[in-house]
Amino acid sequence: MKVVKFGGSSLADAAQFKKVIQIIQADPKRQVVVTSAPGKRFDGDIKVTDLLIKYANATLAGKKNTYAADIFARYQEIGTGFDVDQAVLSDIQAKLVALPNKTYPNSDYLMAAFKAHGERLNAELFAACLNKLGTKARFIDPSEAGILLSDNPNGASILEETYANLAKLKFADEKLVFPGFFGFTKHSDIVTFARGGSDITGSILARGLHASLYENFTDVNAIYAANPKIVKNPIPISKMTFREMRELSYAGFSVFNDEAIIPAIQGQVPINVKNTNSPELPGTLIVPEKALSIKRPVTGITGSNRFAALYLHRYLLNKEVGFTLKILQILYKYGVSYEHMPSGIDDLTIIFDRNQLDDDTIHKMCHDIQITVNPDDMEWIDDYAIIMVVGEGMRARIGTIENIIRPLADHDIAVHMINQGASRISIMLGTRESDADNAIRYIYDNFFKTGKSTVAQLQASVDSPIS
Ligand SMILES: Nc1ncnc2c1ncn2[C@@H]1O[C@H](COP(=O)(O)OP(=O)(O)O)[C@@H](O)[C@H]1O
Ligand SMILES: N[C@@H](CC(=O)OP(=O)(O)O)C(=O)O
Repeated sequence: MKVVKFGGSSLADAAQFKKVIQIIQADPKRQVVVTSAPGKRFDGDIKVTDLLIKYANATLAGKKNTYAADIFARYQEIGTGFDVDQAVLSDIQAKLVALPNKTYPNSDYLMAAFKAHGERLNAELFAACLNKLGTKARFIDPSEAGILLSDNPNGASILEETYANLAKLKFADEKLVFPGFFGFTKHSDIVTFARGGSDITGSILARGLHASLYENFTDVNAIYAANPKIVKNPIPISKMTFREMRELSYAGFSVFNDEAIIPAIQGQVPINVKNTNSPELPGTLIVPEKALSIKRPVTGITGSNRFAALYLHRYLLNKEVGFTLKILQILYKYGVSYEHMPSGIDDLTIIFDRNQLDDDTIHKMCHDIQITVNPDDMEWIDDYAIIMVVGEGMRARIGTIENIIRPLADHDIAVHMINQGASRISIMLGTRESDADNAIRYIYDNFFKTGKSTVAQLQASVDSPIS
């Protein structure tokens, strides 16, 4: 049995729905389907999830608005394309209109419940369309399946008992259609994963239902060695390891959510990223480490601007017992987690995910650190990007770092931080945000376009799975 997830781009309108239904009908093993909310149909279009966020914000501000009608129009266009029963569309409309009238524990839960309806209504509609075209399908509500999440309304994580609940789910001769992105707390409130979280639902189901494969359909032919929006015509990656994908998605390969890899690893379910618009292509296969022996030094290069850093300098910092502890206690007090903390003898840089910090928290946290540890120098750096160069092959190779740094030096790109060794399969660099895209291009060119290696050679340097 395969779990098949379709992203918002694959379900954006009736024409995309038709392609998805053909894909499901082409393989009887595609039994469990996960849907996202309708995504962008063209450049400049608005995803239904973003419309729902506007709808929630307008509701919270007590403003009259037409978002329910705008959102319903998206579902109506799809439903009409399949001639689904009017009752199905009326139900979708009624649920959208009713959202502001429900009670929620607080505004964060209201936001989560609004957002979740993008996937919930799309899954209901998708099941109706499948039935209309003669494929028996059933919508499964996450509460019915026992998908239990933590009490963090817009960034929830899975509770382990979900897997025991999923094991009890009965399969008949029908497709099960699950909405991605959300689940329920133990108090029966709707909560969502972080953005892009429908990938996580697919991965949880693949683990919990013991799928042989998790197919993740999107709008690109493969995962490429660099983001195609940054590097022109990057080479596709035919196979990669779970660990490589985890590191690459963490720092910018948005094609697959970085948390989504974890249930697949725990269940050892391979993932196949494929294109809804060209399903005959093999896509990218993501497999356990033991199943792949990689000879190429670098598999992918990525970067992200979502970071910020706090630089601290104090002489003899290395000798002071408890220096880092005092700082961590301050972070704890403000509920802030850090991403990385490279240090030298007198220097420490703490790198944060900028999305979790507002200006007021930064100000208070820095003030507390200033008076508690009294550094000789301290600087908050908002203009901070992280570049990650990832490859299982770099474990066994000397000189990879030189091939990363040299092209940057040749093009006068300053490197603020290098972190090598903490992970054996990646090297992390800190740069200015404005340098990040060029840094990725120069490093990519140095590894993949040297003239020494053709695309065919690079592809051939990946062994076939050995188990
Ligand atoms: N290395 C990469 N390879 C392929 N796509 C990438 C990569 N890095 C970023 N992307 C982007 O990820 C997008 C697909 O992810 P997403 O928009 O979330 O799709 P979906 O709507 O199917 O979930 C691609 O269109 C591409 O722009
Ligand atoms: N619809 C949600 C969740 C999601 O995963 O979407 P997509 O599969 O289109 O990336 C979002 O936009 O964040």
